[in-house]
Parts: sequence; C-alpha cells; structure tokens
Amino acid sequence: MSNDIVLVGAGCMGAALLPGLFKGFQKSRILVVDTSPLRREKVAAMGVDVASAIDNIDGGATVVLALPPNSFSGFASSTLALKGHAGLVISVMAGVRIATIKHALQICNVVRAIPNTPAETLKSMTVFCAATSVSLLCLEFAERVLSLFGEAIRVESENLMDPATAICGGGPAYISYFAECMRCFAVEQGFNDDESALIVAQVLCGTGSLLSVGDRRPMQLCRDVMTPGGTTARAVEVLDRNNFKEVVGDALLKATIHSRSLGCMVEEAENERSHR
Ligand SMILES: NC(=O)C1=CN([C@@H]2O[C@H](COP(=O)(O)OP(=O)(O)OC[C@H]3O[C@@H](n4cnc5c(N)ncnc54)[C@H](OP(=O)(O)O)[C@@H]3O)[C@@H](O)[C@H]2O)C=CC1
Ligand SMILES: O=C(O)[C@@H]1CCC=N1
Repeated sequence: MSNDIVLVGAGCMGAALLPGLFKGFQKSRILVVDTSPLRREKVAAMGVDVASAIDNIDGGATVVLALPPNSFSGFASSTLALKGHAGLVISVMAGVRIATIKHALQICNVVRAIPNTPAETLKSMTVFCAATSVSLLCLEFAERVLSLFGEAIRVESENLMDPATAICGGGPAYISYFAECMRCFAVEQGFNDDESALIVAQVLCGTGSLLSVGDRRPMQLCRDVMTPGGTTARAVEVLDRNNFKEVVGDALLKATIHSRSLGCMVEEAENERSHR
C-alpha cells in the first residue's frame, strides 16, 4: 500500500474530507479528481494537485469516491486505470452497494462509508462497512483514514448503511433546518442577524457538548430543561401535539428508502452497461 490518496469528487462532501486528509497525509501525494473546472480551481488554490480524470494510478493508492451516485457507472466504465485496482477504495456515495462497486471496478478492497459535512472541522460521524473480501491491512488502514474525519464506527450489516445515510449523512441538514427555524423566530422577535446566529449556534454547540458526554440520553437532557410548569414544557407540548417525533421518523424513513433505491438504480445502470 502506498501513501498516495486520490479523491474523486470535491463537492460539498469531498471538499469537507480534505482537512482530515491533509492532517493524516501531510507527506503524501493527494490528487483531487473532479469534472467541474470550478471545483478544481478551488482545490488547486489550496496547493493540491488536481485532474479531470484518472489517467494512471499507483497500484497501492487509496481512492476515495465522493462523486454523485448517478455518475458512478459512467465513471467506472471510463476509468480504465482503476480496473483491478489493488489498493483500498473507500466510497462515500449514498446508496451504492459494495457489490456494485466491486463488480464495476473488478476490485476486492472496497469500504462503503457515510461521513457527514462536519468532517470539515474534523467532527464527522462516519459509519462504515467493509466488503468481506477486504484485506486486513486495507481494513485497518480504512479505519485509520475514516477516523481522521472524526468519529467512525464499523457495522457488519450493509443494510444499516441506508439508515446511516439518512441519520448521519443527512443529519447536519435536519439540524441546520431546525436551527434556521429558531433563527427566524429570534429575528422576528427583535434580535439582530448576528445575535440570532450566535444564539442558535451556541445553543446547538452547547447541547451537542452535553450529548457527546454520553452519560445522559437526549430525552433526559430534554427533561432536565423542562422545569415542571415552566416555559419549555409549553413548547414541547406543541411539538408532541404535532407529532414531531413521527414527522422526524417519516423523514428519516423516506431518506433511508431513497438510499436503497439509489443503490438499485446504480446497480441496474451497471448491469445494463456490463451486458452491452
Ligand atoms: N453532501 C453530503 O453531506 C454527503 C454526501 N455524500 C455522498 O457524497 C457524494 C458527493 O455528494 P456532494 O458532495 O453532496 O455532491 P456535489 O454535487 O456537491 O459534488 C460532487 C462533485 O463530483 C463531481 N463529479 C461528477 N462526476 C464526476 C466524475 N465522473 N469524476 C469526477 N468528479 C465528478 C461533480 O462535478 P460536476 O458538478 O461537474 O458534476 C461535483 O464537483 C455523493 O455520492 C453523496 O451521496 C455522503 C454523505 C454526505
Ligand atoms: O442527500 C444526499 O443524498 C447525500 C447523502 C447523505 C447526505 N447527502
């Protein structure tokens, strides 16, 4: 295994992986491959090598696939240099199954991971699953790489990768959505923009710090705030009356189901391509 890293796709997720890769691979060659000239320009400005495609690759390089799921089949068929690649391939693509990646690229060392955008500040929550064909060396290396972005846990069942995509991958979106609702209320009530943004950010960070201590479950933290007969209980009553828990559950289920169907779509595209 060499120290080279090739990141394919430097969009919102791929770019968020760069700080962790810089931290872990200071002495290595990092190549970022992206079809978008704008993305390449941004990454090149950080002093990183960029390319629009992989022409050749060191056999031991680690490849991180952070391109859109629906671009994968086209990418796999046009990237001959990756066919039979011996090194580790980590995919962060939503839905795309390990078997599909193995088949498309004719490789063994595939790890499917779902990080999230807080990787940008090395605070990702990443869930990953390894192909049974991954070598022990590659598996240990994958754990090390994924831990560079924040917390990383490995699951045995690939089925869990779809709910992980909904919860972990999408999580920062729902929390930010909730934050935006609170920010709008703060502004409506008369706080200025900066004050509103600070209040919401600090409430979330502070709550996150309590959650990450880990000795109290979220609902315990909620109850701790709900002074009997107090103001918060009035607010939580409204959330309960409007079935907030069910709404969140429905939203996460929709995302989970879509992750599975993305996996099926990419597999179908791949099957069609290989039978052509
Ligand atoms: N955003 C997130 O929070 C998370 C995303 N993911 C996964 O990460 C992947 C990327 O998502 P995201 O960053 O949001 O998407 P973006 O659209 O922001 O970025 C994708 C980038 O990949 C480029 N790209 C497309 N096709 C190719 C190709 N064949 N070769 C090289 N680069 C290519 C795109 O270029 P162009 O614009 O020219 O198409 C774009 O710059 C997806 O698979 C997604 O499921 C996983 C977890 C969380
Ligand atoms: O929305 C998406 O499909 C990607 C995967 C999880 C977060 N963003």
